[in-house]
Amino acid sequence: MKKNVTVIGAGSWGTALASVLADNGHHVTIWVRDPKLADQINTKHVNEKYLPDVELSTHIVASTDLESAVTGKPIVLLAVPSHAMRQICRQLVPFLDPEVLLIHATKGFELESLKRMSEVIMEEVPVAISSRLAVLSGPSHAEEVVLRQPTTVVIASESGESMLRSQDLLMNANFRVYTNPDLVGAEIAGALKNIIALGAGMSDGLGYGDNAKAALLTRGLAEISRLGMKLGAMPPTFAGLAGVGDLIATCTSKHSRNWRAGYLLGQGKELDDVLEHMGMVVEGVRTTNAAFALARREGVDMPITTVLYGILFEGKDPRQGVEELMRRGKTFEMSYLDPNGA
Ligand SMILES: NC(=O)c1ccc[n+]([C@@H]2O[C@H](COP(=O)([O-])OP(=O)(O)OC[C@H]3O[C@@H](n4cnc5c(N)ncnc54)[C@H](O)[C@@H]3O)[C@@H](O)[C@H]2O)c1
Ligand SMILES: O=P(O)(O)OC[C@H](O)CO
Repeated sequence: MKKNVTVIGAGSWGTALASVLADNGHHVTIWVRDPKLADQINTKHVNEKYLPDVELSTHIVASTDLESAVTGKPIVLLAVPSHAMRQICRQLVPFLDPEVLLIHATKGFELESLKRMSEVIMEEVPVAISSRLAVLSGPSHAEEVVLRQPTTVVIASESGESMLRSQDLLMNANFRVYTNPDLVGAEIAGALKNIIALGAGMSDGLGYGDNAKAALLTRGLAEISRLGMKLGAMPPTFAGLAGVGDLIATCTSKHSRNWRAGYLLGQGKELDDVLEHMGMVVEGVRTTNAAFALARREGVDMPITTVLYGILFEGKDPRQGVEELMRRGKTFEMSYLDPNGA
């Protein structure tokens, strides 16, 4: 059945998800902050800043008016950067339908509170209840999704009904949606993989080879899983699309903003210059900060995250960081099963 759906956020990901929804025949409104961009989407059917060269469906209607975009809509999909989630939720509250199904597709933590995005949504939106809240995660570069290239994602929710509704809404022949009951794990895996993608880009930027990158992905997955388990995630989620799947996509793709930022850092560029050059959200930088604090709070060893924190925020030389990782004390490969192991 065709639905009225509003997507909040017209960056790469919001635009790509609006395209999937339009392909599925839904009536799609996309809320856009910038009036010029709204006009461009409505008249030229293109989002030049975030996804140039791609013709968007004429069935996607852009609006800058949050009230009319959201009022009476049964489904709202949030695709904003993590730093904007709380503020956007506050703006949405007066207009949301009491029975609305909320799906978020954001990969990050709130830095100040170290909360997951669903925790932020539940705090701010009185009509948000866990039985009508889902997260979309998994290996999915917007640039490939808009070209209708085969993509698989995960919808996670504590509610079976919300998972199935979200799966029905989004799934098509190019966009395969799996369900997973582990909302906590899907959010944590999706957020933390960006740290490792920064590291993988840095390794490439430094000129290291495939062995180093394989090590980063594998041991990165170990430390992500360790923190995730401590925070209540289910271990199999990290072996799935939101975990290893998204690690592979993000750590090996030139589409990845996190990989690209890491690459430039590895080549010796300054963090501020890199972020300015990217012009798009690089969630891994804030997430490294958040994960470093979470790991300390929870007493979980995260050596790669700790070294990246030093490089990003304390001026550590990347090569010295690699040396520190390589010269760490001896350890046992399966220590990731122990939350306090290394
Ligand atoms: N791009 C992808 O391929 C992709 C895939 C999966 C998940 N994600 C996740 O989706 C989220 C959004 O990423 P994106 O790629 O669309 O980012 P983007 O940089 O392409 O666009 C960000 C969008 O958010 C808007 N924005 C920024 N600050 C805002 C604020 N304070 N209030 C309202 N809107 C604000 C910008 O105007 C822009 O439209 C991130 O958490 C990202 O990790 C992205
Ligand atoms: O471009 P990135 O690095 O923000 O990654 C985008 C998606 O999360 C990939 O699944």
